[in-house]
Amino acid sequence: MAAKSTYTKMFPVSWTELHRDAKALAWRLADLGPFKGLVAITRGGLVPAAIVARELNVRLIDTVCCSTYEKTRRGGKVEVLKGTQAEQDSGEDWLIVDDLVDTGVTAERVREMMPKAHFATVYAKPAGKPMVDTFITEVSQDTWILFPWDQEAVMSTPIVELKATDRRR
Ligand SMILES: O=P(O)(O)OC[C@H]1O[C@H](OP(=O)(O)OP(=O)(O)O)[C@H](O)[C@@H]1O
Ligand SMILES: Nc1nc2[nH]cnc2c(=O)[nH]1
Ligand SMILES: [Mg+2]
Repeated sequence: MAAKSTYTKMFPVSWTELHRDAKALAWRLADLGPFKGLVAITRGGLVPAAIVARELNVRLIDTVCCSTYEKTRRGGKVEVLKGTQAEQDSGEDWLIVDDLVDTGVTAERVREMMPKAHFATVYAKPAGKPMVDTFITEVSQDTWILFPWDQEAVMSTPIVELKATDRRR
């Protein structure tokens, strides 16, 4: 069981950056295909999978629906809510796409279902890197990647007010 991960820094990703990085992943994968189909790991893999599928002209797309019990403590148990037809051939010639690999427990669970598939993520942390075949950007283990679908625009505090708060501390 992986230890509880503590995240000390944030890595916000905009829609534009996510699109750019997912296309970069598609460039890497284009040389490895052609793939029979693509399996997106829900929910984070859905948007990157849509971009990669379009760039690779893949139209057979399935999902593996995963739920990790513990939102904060990474490395917990991964429940598979729905499997995929790709398991029939152990994932041979199938491409698995997720947004990121952190501790690797999700990738490990899905790899058990499809050991012959090519596993690709847009982002990877050191602990999960060995579990994936292709990724684009590595971030440190203590960094939380904040995806555009998890962000909203809020008013920021003026610097003078931040300084006044610091002085009162
Ligand atoms: O390597 P791990 O420690 O397993 O972390 C990586 C997984 O965590 C996130 O999914 P999450 O479980 O948060 O669910 P979601 O994709 O539905 O948001 C992410 O989309 C990966 O699937
Ligand atoms: N959004 C997001 N989900 C995660 N699940 C595991 N690690 C992460 C992360 O860094 N960002
Ligand atoms: Mg996920």
